[in-house]
Amino acid sequence: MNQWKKLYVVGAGCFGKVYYAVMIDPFSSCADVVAVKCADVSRSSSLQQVSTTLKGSPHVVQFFGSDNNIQTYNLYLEYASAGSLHDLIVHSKRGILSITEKQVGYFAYQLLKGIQDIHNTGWVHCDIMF
Ligand SMILES: Nc1ncnc2c1ncn2[C@@H]1O[C@H](COP(=O)(O)OP(=O)(O)OP(=O)(O)O)[C@@H](O)[C@H]1O
Repeated sequence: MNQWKKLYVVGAGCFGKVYYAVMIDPFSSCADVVAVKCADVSRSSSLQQVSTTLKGSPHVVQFFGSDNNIQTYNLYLEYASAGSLHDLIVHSKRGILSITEKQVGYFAYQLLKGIQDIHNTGWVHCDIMF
């Protein structure tokens, strides 16, 4: 996994920064793209466990693997190029793209299925408050 090159930060969450990264392959004209979620190793145990548990869920971004050095745990994920559902709605309101109410409903349903897949593994998503 160490042939991936982090190019720029796409966001940050409670574990740390998320980078847009490409694999530099001199024998290919295509560039593979991933999101690399980086966490401090000392705070990454839950991230390490949940990422492997969710591998293969069709409703959660795909998990390609991980590596770490002494300080940083790197999680390699499918890059969601269109952003979040919130981004799509904001862009639609500003006329940058067009998204219908039916499409919003479809994406919201997929999100709920993803949360259900997480909960079926025995984990609760930390953004959900009771
Ligand atoms: N797979 C991805 N593809 C594209 N952008 C992503 C991806 N994962 C995260 N991001 C971007 O990085 C930001 C931070 O993501 P991150 O998962 O670290 O935080 P979070 O969603 O608040 O979750 P956490 O609860 O782990 O902090 C997101 O809001 C999004 O903009």
